[in-house]
Amino acid sequence: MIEVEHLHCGYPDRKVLQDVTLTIEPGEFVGILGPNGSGKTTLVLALSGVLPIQSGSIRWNGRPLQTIPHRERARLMAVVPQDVHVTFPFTCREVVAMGRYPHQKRAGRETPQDRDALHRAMAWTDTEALAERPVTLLSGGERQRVFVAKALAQDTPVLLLDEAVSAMDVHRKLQIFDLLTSLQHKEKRTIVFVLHDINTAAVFCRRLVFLKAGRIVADGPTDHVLQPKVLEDVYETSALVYPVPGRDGVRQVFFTRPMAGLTTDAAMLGSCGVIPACVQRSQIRTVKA
Ligand SMILES: Nc1ncnc2c1ncn2[C@@H]1O[C@H](COP(=O)(O)OP(=O)(O)OP(=O)(O)O)[C@@H](O)[C@H]1O
Repeated sequence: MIEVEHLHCGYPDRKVLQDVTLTIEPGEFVGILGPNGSGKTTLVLALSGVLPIQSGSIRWNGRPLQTIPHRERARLMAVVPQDVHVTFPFTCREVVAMGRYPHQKRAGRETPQDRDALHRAMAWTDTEALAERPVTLLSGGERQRVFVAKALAQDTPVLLLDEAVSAMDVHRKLQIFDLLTSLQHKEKRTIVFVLHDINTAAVFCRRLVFLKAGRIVADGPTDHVLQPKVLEDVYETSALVYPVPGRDGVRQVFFTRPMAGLTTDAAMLGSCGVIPACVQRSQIRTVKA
């Protein structure tokens, strides 16, 4: 369990997170969302112990995070960062193998267990064909797959992913989310995923946490939190939320901009011919023109 209490955290010249309190239970799949600069990456850095806490606390299974040695932390949680800069042309296999370092007595000395974890992670992410290629020469989406594989090779109960699939095409993105969902269900892994793609979060994350200006402004089960009022407060943009037929409890979101002379989002979207057939007239909210 991860318990964050009254956390204040940021950078020497900038306070970012303010009074953040949240508890993440084992086996949860949580989406962290919010506008640019709202503090999502800062929260990931704080949860992983990279960024010092200014005040408040973060506990992992009851232990203050700062008291857990680095190697032990790396066996508890794997992080896929937002920006992955690699300048040395390691092969993809070597990059994925780095995920095993926290488990090795001497870094780089592989055991059969390491090799199993590595092969499994590369098979799960469909990165075997990339194994001998230099990571510096991959496309953005391919590189992200390799770094997801590295995190999976780390074989941790908790995965923190920060915009980890942002460069992937829709097929690859859904493969990774299906994989994470399966790990959540079968192995009770905890997944904390920072993303901007609300509609993907709406399908896969059972809980959503919205940050705005460093504070949590909404936190709860996806079907409770995914409301036009919440989205409009967070993103300052009109929002339509509609249920997906045949997918119990799953909703999708349209963000819209009112146009001159039109009084409803329905009129605007209708005029563009983009209202999906599944949106019922009664579900469309009137907004100010
Ligand atoms: N190293 C740093 N030093 C000073 N300020 C920083 C640093 N890194 C980030 N910030 C600032 O902290 C705030 C929060 O940044 P953060 O990266 O957590 O936002 P975010 O919600 O992840 O944004 P995005 O959606 O754009 O990735 C921003 O105002 C950002 O400019």
